[in-house]
Amino acid sequence: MKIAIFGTVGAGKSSISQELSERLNYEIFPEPIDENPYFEDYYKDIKAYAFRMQIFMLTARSKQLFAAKDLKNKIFDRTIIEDPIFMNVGHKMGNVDDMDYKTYCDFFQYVVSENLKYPNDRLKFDLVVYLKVSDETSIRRINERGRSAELSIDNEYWKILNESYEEYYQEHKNDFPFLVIDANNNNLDEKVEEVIRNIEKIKKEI
Ligand SMILES: Nc1ncnc2c1ncn2[C@@H]1O[C@H](COP(=O)(O)OP(=O)(O)OP(=O)(O)O)[C@@H](O)[C@H]1O
Repeated sequence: MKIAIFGTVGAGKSSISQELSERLNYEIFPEPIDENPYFEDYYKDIKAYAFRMQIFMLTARSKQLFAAKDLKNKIFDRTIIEDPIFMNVGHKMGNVDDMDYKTYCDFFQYVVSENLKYPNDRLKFDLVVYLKVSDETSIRRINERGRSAELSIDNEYWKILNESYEEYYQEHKNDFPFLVIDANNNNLDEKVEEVIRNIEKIKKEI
């Protein structure tokens, strides 16, 4: 079973991924944040670092998909399908110009996606759990967690990111097996149980 956890920053992906991994004994592939050399600089100057950050992210997530390819059961704490959402925010906010945005989108579509589809589709998930939160929840959790780089940026960024996540979902809801969860509540058990119920249902259908 290949599970993707999908959602904006502060949606609670890490906690739910961790808990699911423990309860189901599935291997977890976390967000590659600790080893990200662009993380701090990106938040200081998005215009200068957007492209480099995206190339790093696409590479890190492709590596994860490659490392996971022979594992039967796995959980991805965010996946490569979400990275273009960040580039889209950069473009919307004027941090990425039209030409760079087009180059990135073409690269993603014709190089990244195409190569991940063959010989067997690494972009195929059994379940994509969309942890949907309000702007208020996302921003509150980012503030509570207090990662200094993230605190340096205007709240407008988090609002546009959340809006872009929802736009992505509306556009692609028939392309992936989405399960949408209201992740505003802090009851982890409730959310995890809802995901597990769905996993059990899918297992029966396979
Ligand atoms: N493609 C990307 N472009 C720019 N920034 C990215 C990208 N992918 C991840 N990030 C950044 O990496 C950081 C880690 O992501 P995030 O905080 O969502 O992970 P998390 O802590 O696991 O999430 P959650 O709060 O849902 O558990 C965030 O600051 C996020 O904005």
